[in-house]
Amino acid sequence: MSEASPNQKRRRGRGKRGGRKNKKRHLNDEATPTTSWSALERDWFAGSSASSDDKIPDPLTETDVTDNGEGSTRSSESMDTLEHLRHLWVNFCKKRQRPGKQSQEWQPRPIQLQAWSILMPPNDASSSKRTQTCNMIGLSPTASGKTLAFGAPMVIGANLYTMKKQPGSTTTIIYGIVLVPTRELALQVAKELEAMVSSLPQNTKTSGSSSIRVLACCGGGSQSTQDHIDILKTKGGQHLISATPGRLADIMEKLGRQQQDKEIIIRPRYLVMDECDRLAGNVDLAQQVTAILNACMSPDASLAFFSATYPQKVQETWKEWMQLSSKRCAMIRVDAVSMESNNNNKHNRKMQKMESDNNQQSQNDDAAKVPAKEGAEDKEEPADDSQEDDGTKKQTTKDAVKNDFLSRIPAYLVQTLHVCSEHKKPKKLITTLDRIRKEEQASQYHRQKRLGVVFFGRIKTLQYMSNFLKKQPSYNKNYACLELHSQLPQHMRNKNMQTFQSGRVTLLLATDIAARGLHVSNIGFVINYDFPGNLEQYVHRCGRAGRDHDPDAGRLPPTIYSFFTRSLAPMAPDVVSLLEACKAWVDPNLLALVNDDGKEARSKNKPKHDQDGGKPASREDKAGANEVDEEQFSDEDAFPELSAQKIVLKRASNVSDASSSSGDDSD
Ligand SMILES: Nc1ncnc2c1ncn2[C@@H]1O[C@H](COP(=O)(O)OP(=O)(O)OP(=O)(O)O)[C@@H](O)[C@H]1O
Repeated sequence: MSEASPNQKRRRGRGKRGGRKNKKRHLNDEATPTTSWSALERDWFAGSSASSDDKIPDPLTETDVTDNGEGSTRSSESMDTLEHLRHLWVNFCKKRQRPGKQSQEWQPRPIQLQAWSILMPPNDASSSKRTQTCNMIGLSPTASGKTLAFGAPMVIGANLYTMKKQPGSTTTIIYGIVLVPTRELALQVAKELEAMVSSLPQNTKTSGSSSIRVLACCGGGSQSTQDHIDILKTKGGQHLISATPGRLADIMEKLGRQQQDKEIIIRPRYLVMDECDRLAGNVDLAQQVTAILNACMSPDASLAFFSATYPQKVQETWKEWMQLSSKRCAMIRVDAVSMESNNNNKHNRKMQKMESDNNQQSQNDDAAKVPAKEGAEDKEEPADDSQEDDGTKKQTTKDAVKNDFLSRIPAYLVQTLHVCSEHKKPKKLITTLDRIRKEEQASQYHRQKRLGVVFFGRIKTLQYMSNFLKKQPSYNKNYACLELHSQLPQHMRNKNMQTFQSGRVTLLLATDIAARGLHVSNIGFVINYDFPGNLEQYVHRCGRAGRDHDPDAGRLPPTIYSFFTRSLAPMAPDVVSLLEACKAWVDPNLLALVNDDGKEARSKNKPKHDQDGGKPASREDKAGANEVDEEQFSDEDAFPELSAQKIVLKRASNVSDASSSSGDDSD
């Protein structure tokens, strides 16, 4: 364990003063031979909880933890709770175990140990007060198991609560709520919660898990708000809800108007916000979350915020939300990237200018996409980070980077970023895809094509490139793709996701709707066709690849390909810092952009004519013509069909350039 931070020391000291005993219950190793319970025994509940008379600290009090999961913040345990967790863990592991894999590989992850120690319901089975004493903020890398971290306490809490309930009661109680920014994620989290519910012990005093129900509540599908209310009413029991904020706010509003006989009680013990920086960073979503919290916050409820990133800009909103609860809050941070920043004034000036430009642009975009009040249920995050309502597009000043939390990008991901001119991106996409497929063919471990996601900033560009790929002679063989963005009807979004997950089509062209939370196990590569507007989004996009990567399987490493254009030069220093922090290869042309706005790059490479012939079609093209061409592939020799696309390529450039004010994803 690394040396304890001052906050940690303070917290430990406080716990001792609180006078709680630091008891440990030993788990039955024999019953669980294949899981690392020793780690649980060592770390779990090893800390001290705050005494009830402790002053409520600043909600953002920090506890740093290292990879071994130490630094727990509370001591409390119960045979019931542990027993439940043991069952859930073993059964859940069994379900998720891939053939040929040893169950020993499933060890509780640091964020799970921490979340369980903080959020698990207290232990005394006879206690009528089954409330946990702490809120938490859990920051941990992508694919680090955050869903199980917040899901297990919620599911176990609901089961323990069920055991105490009067038999025969038909009232529906909403026991836990998970809010997420997209519909796809709401459906996925609901599935995970269902898997956890079905992993609970079945031989408890009551009917075990049978009366805990999980419901995904989001718009766009065949179920209306009233349908969701009817499902809740007719089923009864404890409900765990995974929802987009818009739909849940609508349900609550409607219930408030309809309900006379209290058939449905919304008094959640757990209010979890997954991808919480996204929920807080978008004005519409944040308003809906605030409304939900105000409506159903109770002294019993625990708040839990989770994400892989935590930008400064959302801190105030998080604080406000946390302050709705009287409980203290622990912030758990696992594996942050530390980025050295070497400020220079010129860079800062450029950043300030860029931000003010972006704010202006963002306000313009907002004006075009203010959603109608009606149908608010369907609102989700905007697909393009650059369209955020808070004017945070490309908000990457050095100071922000220094204070933001970015979780480590998993080391097994190879990051390949090339500086590239805008008008060459279509061609570069083709060459990159061809290269990926060639590498797969050459590898003995890839009998099937790997799945890949190509991210776009704008729906128009996405659609344009989808058509562009369709026009390629070898479309079916090499470039067959699906689309995922907010202008597609939900049934198409679901269908495309299913087809992609099944591997029938291996390429998904997506906006940032697919950037967060989605777990598709065999995504082998991500291509940032449009580099995201900020590093948080980059971290989340990267996290879609290689989520169940097995380093010993001999397969190609999951790889992130990013096309970085000259117009993003003000972001370059931060991107270099991030790549260096990840020990990734840094394109010399990117360094040149950092060092002297690309002058160095220009001098090294004699100015050349636009390779597509003729004059550059736009200002961007002009810059690109002078810029080092990153392409190490000899595109036109290798892919003669591209020569025929010259005019199309220029139009593609125009689409990317001109689309900033139209065709935005207003979901
Ligand atoms: N302790 C564990 N050991 C191994 N795999 C785990 C463990 N816990 C969860 N997993 C698996 O890891 C995968 C990723 O988990 P999950 O989707 O919860 O990640 P996440 O941290 O929420 O990622 P993101 O930030 O991208 O949303 C899932 O398939 C999950 O079943």
